[in-house]
Amino acid sequence: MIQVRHLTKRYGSTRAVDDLSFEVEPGYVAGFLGPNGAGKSTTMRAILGLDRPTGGETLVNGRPYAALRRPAHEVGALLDAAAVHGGRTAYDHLRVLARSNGIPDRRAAETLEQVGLAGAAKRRVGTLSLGMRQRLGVAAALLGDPGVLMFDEPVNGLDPEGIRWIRHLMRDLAKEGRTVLVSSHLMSEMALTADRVVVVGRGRLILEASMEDLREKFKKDVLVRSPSPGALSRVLVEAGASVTADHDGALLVQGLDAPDIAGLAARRQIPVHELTPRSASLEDAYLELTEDSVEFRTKEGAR
Ligand SMILES: Nc1ncnc2c1ncn2[C@@H]1O[C@H](COP(=O)(O)OP(=O)(O)OP(=O)(O)O)[C@@H](O)[C@H]1O
Repeated sequence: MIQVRHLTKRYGSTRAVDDLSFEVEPGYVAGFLGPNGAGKSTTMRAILGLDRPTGGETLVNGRPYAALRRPAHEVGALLDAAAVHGGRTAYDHLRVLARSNGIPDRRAAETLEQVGLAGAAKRRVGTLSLGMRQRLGVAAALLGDPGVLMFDEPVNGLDPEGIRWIRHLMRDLAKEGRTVLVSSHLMSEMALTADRVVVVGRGRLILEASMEDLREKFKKDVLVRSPSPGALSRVLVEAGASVTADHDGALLVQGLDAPDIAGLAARRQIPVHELTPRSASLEDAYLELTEDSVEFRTKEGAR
């Protein structure tokens, strides 16, 4: 299990992570989603004890990374696969890692096999393609057979076959009861892999939800234009809808369909100029979540 509690990390005046809290439990794939620079890598580095937090804490199986007795057996991670260079062979690279972590040599061969690189065991790491290095990075993460796994943008550099492979691998690891956290800046990728998502923007938590709830939440809305948006918004919220103001003043209504909205507006004699049912893709939902949208409900000060 991974716990991030009020994590803050500042680099000079940059708040890379800002009071971020979330948990990932075993048994499902958790997508860690956010635009570039949202603080995903920084959070993962903190979980791995590679970055010292400015505030808050991160725990793996209930302990800070530094307090884990056999860290490679508890948590494995693929961070920046492109950064792995060198003249060692793929097999030697893993064997050296295994030895320095008290892991038997046989795991080097086993994990190479597991990631489909057995045929490249004798090739020097520097000669491997980015996709192969990505696989080697996954093998390194799996060496100690850890219960917690983190992958930072794992599909980068992989061809379609590789992408399918890594999706299956993550799902299989979760099915085996492991804790799996995988970062991406693409909702389309997470839609195919993750069971839950933790969405961050500018270092802060935007939303933590199951994929199913996210789909439900963003299933549909109705775009409504009215010269009296405040009055209409109040009526719709009273009727149980959730109402958001669009950037150009239109109301985006969820929880009521277009005929209901038209009926309510007519009964209160509120003019309506446009009524357009819309279905949002998950990608749209994600973009909407991560832009600075203002929620606008009557209680909270609609005009
Ligand atoms: N070592 C560092 N020194 C200074 N600033 C940093 C450092 N590492 C990260 N940052 C800054 O912290 C912020 C968060 O970066 P981070 O890499 O964690 O985001 P990310 O969500 O992983 O994005 P990406 O998908 O682009 O990797 C960015 O503004 C980044 O420039």
